[in-house]
Amino acid sequence: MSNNPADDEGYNEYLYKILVVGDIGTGKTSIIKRFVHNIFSMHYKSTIGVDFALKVINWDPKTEVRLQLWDIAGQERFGSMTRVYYKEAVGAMITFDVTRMSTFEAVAKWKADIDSKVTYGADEKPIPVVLLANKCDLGKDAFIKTANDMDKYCKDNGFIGWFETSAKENMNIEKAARFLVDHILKNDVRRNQPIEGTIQPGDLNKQPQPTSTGPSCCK
Ligand SMILES: Nc1nc2c(ncn2[C@@H]2O[C@H](COP(=O)(O)OP(=O)(O)OP(=O)(O)O)[C@@H](O)[C@H]2O)c(=O)[nH]1
Repeated sequence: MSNNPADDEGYNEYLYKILVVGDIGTGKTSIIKRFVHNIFSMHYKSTIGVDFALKVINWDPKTEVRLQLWDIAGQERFGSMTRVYYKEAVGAMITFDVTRMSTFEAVAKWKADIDSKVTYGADEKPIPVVLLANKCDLGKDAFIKTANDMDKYCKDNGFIGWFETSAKENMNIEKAARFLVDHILKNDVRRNQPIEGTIQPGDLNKQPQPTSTGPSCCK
């Protein structure tokens, strides 16, 4: 008898490609490093092109979720590579820096970029996207939106929810990621008809349009 849970009948592994995008210096790499390795550094080294990280989540005793996180450089929106990087993604996080309003204004452009370049399922639904208001440890004085404004913004712009996060203080990152994964799993039609092995992101379908905003923030 094997000690490997993957040998159990009914045990499933899911591999999901998740994009992490947003303007330069908004904290994408820091969020991923906090989530995957539980580390943080103030040292800023801009990502060139794309970087990758893998996070394995034991979702429940019968389910392992492997997140392949694609850390895409903030400057890439001005390049032509995003279409290639976005291919087969099933979810995304868009980050902005609460101390720089211009990075919030850029969120709509990132969302439009994703929506125009990646869909899934036969009916080409948009992939679910969660919005991260990062660096909330620095105070939100510069950020004039209220929680109600943000809820409305998410609803109007097709985000499944938003979270105030801090990579520095380890605030809400895991919660936001789990919220996104929960959404992906619930809409993965194969989940309730388990098959052996890994489900490829391109296999997903029946993803409903995001209609409601999720739990928001770290108040
Ligand atoms: N105070 C604070 N600083 C943060 C936080 N997250 C990131 N930073 C800092 O912000 C700077 C930029 O962070 P990165 O994670 O490199 O940002 P990025 O979005 O990956 O940047 P690009 O790769 O250039 O697009 C670094 O100096 C980080 O230490 C946070 O939650 N709070």
